[in-house]
Amino acid sequence: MGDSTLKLPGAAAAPLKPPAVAALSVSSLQLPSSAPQKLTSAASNGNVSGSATGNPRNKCALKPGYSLMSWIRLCNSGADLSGTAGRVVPVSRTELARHNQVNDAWMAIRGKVFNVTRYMDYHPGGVDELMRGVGRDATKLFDEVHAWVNYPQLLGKCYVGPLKDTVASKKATDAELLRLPPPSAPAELKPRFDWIQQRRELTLYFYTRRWANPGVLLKRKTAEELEVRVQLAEIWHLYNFKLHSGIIWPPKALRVSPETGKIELVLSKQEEQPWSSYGSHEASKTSGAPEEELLDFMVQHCSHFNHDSFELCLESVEQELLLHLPVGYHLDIEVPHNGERVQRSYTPVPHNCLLAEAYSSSSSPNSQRFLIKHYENGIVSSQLNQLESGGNLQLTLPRGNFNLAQLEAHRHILLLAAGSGLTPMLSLLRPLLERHTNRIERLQLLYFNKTQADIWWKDKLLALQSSDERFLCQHILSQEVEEQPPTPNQNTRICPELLAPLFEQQQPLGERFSYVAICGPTGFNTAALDSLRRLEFKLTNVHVFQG
Ligand code: HEM
Repeated sequence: MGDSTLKLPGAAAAPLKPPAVAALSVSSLQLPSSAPQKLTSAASNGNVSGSATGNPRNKCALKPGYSLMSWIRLCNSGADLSGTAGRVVPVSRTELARHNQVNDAWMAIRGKVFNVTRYMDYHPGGVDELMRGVGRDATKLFDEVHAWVNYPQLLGKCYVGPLKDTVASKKATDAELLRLPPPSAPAELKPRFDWIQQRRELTLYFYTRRWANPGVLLKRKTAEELEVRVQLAEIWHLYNFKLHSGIIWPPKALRVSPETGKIELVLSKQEEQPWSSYGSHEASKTSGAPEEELLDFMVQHCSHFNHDSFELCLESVEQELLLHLPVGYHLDIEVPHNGERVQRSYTPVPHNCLLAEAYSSSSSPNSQRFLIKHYENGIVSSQLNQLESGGNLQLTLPRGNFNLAQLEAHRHILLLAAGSGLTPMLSLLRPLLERHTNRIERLQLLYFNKTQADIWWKDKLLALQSSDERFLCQHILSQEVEEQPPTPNQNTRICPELLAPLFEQQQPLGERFSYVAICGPTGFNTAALDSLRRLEFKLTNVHVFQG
């Protein structure tokens, strides 16, 4: 079913697309007709409440004919917006820096370079603001202003190519490195390494920081050589170990605690005897995700999940590789299309049942499991849907900008998900509910779908709700109402009226939701943000997941 739609209040149908859509795969860009008003006309008609930052001065009146709808039309017109005639061209930083003029403007965001020349006059923040980011890596600036904006979709047709990466030790200058660290991982945060041993085991520890939300990639190169990479936001810390003697693969355990930031890797020795030391290691650091690096995965199985979605399980081709994603991060799956490579972002779903086992012991980190909605005309999903066991695919390293540490201060958290936008939320449930400090009091998921048949993980969500009274899942269906017929004013789509009771002023301050995470198609995300803005919710306490 490729035309599943989610309607917004007073809006035309918007396609229910996977939450994290990478730029290259946008075949036709559609947004609800209400969106242009929210995005473009707030300043010009004197209604300043639609500001992304809540600061009305930032928003610009756009010239007539430069609305969001006009931009979408231009995107779908076949015009060569990237200026590369559809080719994907890797871009060096030097090359990027050359395109820093208003009539020749390129910008890199999360390792992808976009030609924003034609977007200039359509940018709701104005030309001057957009110019602040051109000719360089603008990831940090972009996130500071509006991390929730779905740039991969808006700029899909402007994609020039990946930003050629630079290894810190060899190519990147200090100035380049300084520009890159994202807000969530200060450059100075370097994991502290330690180790202990028993007769049979060697345990390696990497201490990051509370809520640093590390990711880990492990590769055994030979019996004694082990590569450990610790991901902290966009910084990768590399450790090449030459161990004292051989170890057995796979490791006995890989435990990653998002709360303490501690990584514990338990390795079994090939020979049971004390070692004089663990061996030796060399450490280095790369700044920014190694965009070019792809991991080879093989299809374990691809099976029917519900009427329009399927489950895809992938295992690493390299048998001696383990990958643990930071919470709330995704992987981009790459497939060939018309002689080019097309990527789309998907968040793997947890392997083990919710709360069934300790979060830290990942059951099978060398395989990744995805739930994917199938769009008949979707370039990526229709290819993935046809995969058979043994088929090969390439995945990027984990990507994302979710700042888990930001949630530490909040005990009442609201999750707003639509359709396949559930997947990043699933990755949050356990780390939040199992949090020891500032224990969560209320975690509520509003899950928007068209019909009952579209709901993913209904039973598991119900089971979690029964096992933990702090968690509540509410299904909101736009085309059928569960159990009882709709009352005349019942809202089945995201809007301020629907959310208002959750933020009732009468509730004591300490019991109101103080943090909101959102994930769904662009129209849903925009409407959710707009509703929160109208309810005067602090937008710095909102995260919108996107690719
Ligand atoms: C990195 C340089 C950029 C800067 C400094 C910047 C700045 C701004 C500012 C100041 C606003 C007005 C915020 C407000 O509502 O108060 C804005 C809005 C917006 N910008 Fe940008 N921008 C940048 C890049 C981009 C890019 C690359 C896109 C492309 C997708 C984009 C899309 C938008 C959209 C859609 C809005 C309206 C958001 C909303 O109302 O929620 N911006 N920008």
